[in-house]
Amino acid sequence: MTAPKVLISDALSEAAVQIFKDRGIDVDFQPNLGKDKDKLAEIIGNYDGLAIRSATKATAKILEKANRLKVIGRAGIGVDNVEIPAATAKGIIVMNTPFGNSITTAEHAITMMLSLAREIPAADASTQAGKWEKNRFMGVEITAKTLGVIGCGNIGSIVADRALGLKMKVIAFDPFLSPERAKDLGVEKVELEDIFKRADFITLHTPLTDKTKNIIDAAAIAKMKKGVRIINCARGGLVDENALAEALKSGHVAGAAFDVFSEEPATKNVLFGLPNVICTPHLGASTTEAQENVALQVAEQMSDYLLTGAITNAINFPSITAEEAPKLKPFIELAEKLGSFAGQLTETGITKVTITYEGEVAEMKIKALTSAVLSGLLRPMLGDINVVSAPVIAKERGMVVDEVVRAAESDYESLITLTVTTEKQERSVSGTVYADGKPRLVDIKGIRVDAEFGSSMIYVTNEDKPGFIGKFASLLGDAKVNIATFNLGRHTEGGDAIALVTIDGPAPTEVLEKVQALPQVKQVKALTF
Ligand SMILES: NC(=O)C1=CN([C@@H]2O[C@H](COP(=O)(O)OP(=O)(O)OC[C@H]3O[C@@H](n4cnc5c(N)ncnc54)[C@H](O)[C@@H]3O)[C@@H](O)[C@H]2O)C=CC1
Ligand SMILES: O=C(O)C(=O)COP(=O)(O)O
Repeated sequence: MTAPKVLISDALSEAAVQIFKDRGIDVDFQPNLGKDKDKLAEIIGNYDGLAIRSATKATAKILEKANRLKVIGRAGIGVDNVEIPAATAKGIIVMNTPFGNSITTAEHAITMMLSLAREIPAADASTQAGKWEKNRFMGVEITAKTLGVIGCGNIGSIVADRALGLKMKVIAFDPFLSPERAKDLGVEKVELEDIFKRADFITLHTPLTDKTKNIIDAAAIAKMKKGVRIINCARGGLVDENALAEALKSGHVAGAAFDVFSEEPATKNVLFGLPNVICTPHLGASTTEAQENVALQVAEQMSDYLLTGAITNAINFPSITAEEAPKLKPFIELAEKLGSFAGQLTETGITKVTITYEGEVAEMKIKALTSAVLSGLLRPMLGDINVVSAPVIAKERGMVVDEVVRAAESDYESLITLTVTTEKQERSVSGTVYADGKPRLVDIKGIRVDAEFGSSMIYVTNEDKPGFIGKFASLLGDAKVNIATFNLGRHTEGGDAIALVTIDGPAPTEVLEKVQALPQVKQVKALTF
């Protein structure tokens, strides 16, 4: 196997380069490349992995060219610079490091809050300019003041904890914050309106979504206490900067400290130069400790995936540990092939898919296996589908996907049964993996078989009547089609039967037509795996 190749296109710590090298991965470290989207588009096709921070924009246009790319690793938290649907559609795993820089970012928010309270940057500039303006700067105490935290997840809760240590009263708005967690944190869970009405300082720690965009706008600011101070170390766009600028000018808002902006890099902004505004250039995660944490973590995660298939912290796929990955691999192959078998036989719209996992396989990562079944199933109909995109597409198409997990009831240690319901019929197919690691088909529509998946196969359903097998084999022989394996099965004597043969090379259409014309034959289909 040639070594996978990774491009680091942002200013990650050198620690990442070393990890990739130590793991036997070829690595190109070009810390400024991410800012040059044309250059990135030009070379992205050469890489299996892309490691980034926030400067690289992995847009659909760039990903279009990323034909080898298997994984994007974000050394940090926010993945809003990656077009996840485009990555998912191409089967690219997107992973982040959800905790590596949270303490550092929380500390930045607290630093911003204290700097605002005492106007440190302006006081510093004035003093160093030789002005000694002792009477110009009159700060506020934070002890006993109310801090409103909007978004109390990883970073918000660290901010809350530090603020409590500074003797503030902390109130938090987060629809996903449970009352128990709020109690453990020592914060009062409130509604957004209460934050606006009660807080002396407001700090934002949510992702930027349709719901959170402009969560602080002119109407929200109007409800706030006069003299409120606002801190944003989460994402630009959470606060309407124009509305805030007006409120700063009128004095309704006493100060704002921003690390993130609606447009970045922010070389100009309405907030710049206004009274008591403090700005930093997206430095929330910029400490040696955090950068080392996220670089090491992302490099390890990406290496694990590229070398072993283990998945950690993926935004668009379930996690698979390094221990699980090798055990899961043959079952992923089985799942995908069972899906493909059913998909190639299905000609009408699928309404429901039921996947039953029995025995040992039921203990494995079912979500990953289901994704594999769905990708195999949908690919014959929809083409460009992969394990990452399949569940999203199945959902978009309104398919009901049921997973059933149960103890072994059959002779097999592990059995996966896929039942596909269409508007016209229901079809089931089962498979297992033997000790040799190869996937096998063991049941088709209730008929027992024992067949490997060959790269080219012919599947026939027929009536169990004498004469069929001889004629079928002769038709193949006459057309110089070599049979590699031949599997037969039937329900009952004289009842429904199937033949599944693996042939060398593709199945010629004329042969398929002649087989279809045999009196016992109901359906013939060429299958490829
Ligand atoms: N300035 C910087 O350099 C950095 C910024 N960040 C940003 O900080 C933000 C928070 O990160 P984490 O705490 O790690 O994320 P998280 O996912 O742990 O927490 C986000 C919280 O926001 C809550 N939330 C979602 N929608 C909400 C809504 N409509 N109203 C109120 N709360 C809502 C969620 O329930 C969750 O608890 C992210 O936007 C991230 O990108 C993260 C690291 C560094
Ligand atoms: O981790 C995050 O979400 C951040 O915003 C940090 O961004 P950065 O890696 O410093 O460009």
